[in-house]
Amino acid sequence: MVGSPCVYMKIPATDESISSMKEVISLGISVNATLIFCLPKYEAVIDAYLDGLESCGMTDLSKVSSAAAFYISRVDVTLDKKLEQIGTTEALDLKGKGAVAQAVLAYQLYQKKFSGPRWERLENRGAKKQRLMWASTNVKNPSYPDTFYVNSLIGPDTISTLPVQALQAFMDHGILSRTLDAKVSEAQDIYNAIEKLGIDWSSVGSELEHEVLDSFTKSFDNVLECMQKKAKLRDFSRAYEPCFQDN
Ligand SMILES: O=C[C@H](O)COP(=O)(O)O
Repeated sequence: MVGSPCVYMKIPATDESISSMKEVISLGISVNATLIFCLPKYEAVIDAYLDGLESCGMTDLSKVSSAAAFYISRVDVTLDKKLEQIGTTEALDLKGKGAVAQAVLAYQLYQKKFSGPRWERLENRGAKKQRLMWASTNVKNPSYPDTFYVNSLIGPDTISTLPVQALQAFMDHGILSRTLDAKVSEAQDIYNAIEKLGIDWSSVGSELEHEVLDSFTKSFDNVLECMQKKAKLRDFSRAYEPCFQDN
C-alpha cells in the first residue's frame, strides 16, 4: 500500500524530520511535505527531495513524486499581529501583504531549484518536480476579501487546497488569472520591508510550526480517543459521525 504511486507519506517539515523525507523518497515512496511556513524551511524540503531522488536506486524515478505544503493565511495572522505591535504607518501598511509576498518568492525558489544541471540529471531519469501546494487558503481576517489568497496564488504546476468556504467563494466571484509571478519585485520589496522592521521570517516560521504542530496533535489525539470510545462500546451504528473537532 505504502509503495503505491497514489499514496503519499505526510511528513511535517520540522528540523527533526527533514532527513526522514530524504530517506522515504530514496526508498521510492512519495511524500507530502507539510507545515512549511518560511522560505529557508522550504528550501530544506526541496533539498531533501533532490537528495532523496539522487540516492534512490530506481532506474525510473517517475513513480516517485512529492508535494510541498506551504501555509498561507496563518502566516498573515502572525505577521499582522507583529506589524500591529510595531504600529508605525509603514508597518500597518504592510498588514495582509506578507503571506502572499512570501508565497510568490517560494514559487521563484521552486523555479530556480527545479531547473539547471542538477535537476536536468534527475529529470533524465524520469523525476517529477515537487509541486508547491498552497495550504491554509481560507482568509482568517474577515476584513480581507474571501478569495484573496486563492486569487493571488494562481500559477502553473501548483496545487491549491481549498476548504469548502474558499472553493464556494472562488466559484462565485473568484478571478482566474495567472497572478503568482505577475509582481515578483513587488513581493521581494514587501518581504524585505517586513524584515527591515525587525521581523525575522525564520522565527515566524518556527513559531507557527510549534503552534500548528501542537494544535494538530491535539486534533489527532481527539480522533484516537473518540475511535477508542466507539470501539470500546462496540457501537458502530453511528460510526459515520465524524470524530474530529476544529482546532
Ligand atoms: O491541512 C491544512 C490546512 O490547509 C490548514 O488550514 P488552516 O490554516 O485554515 O487550518
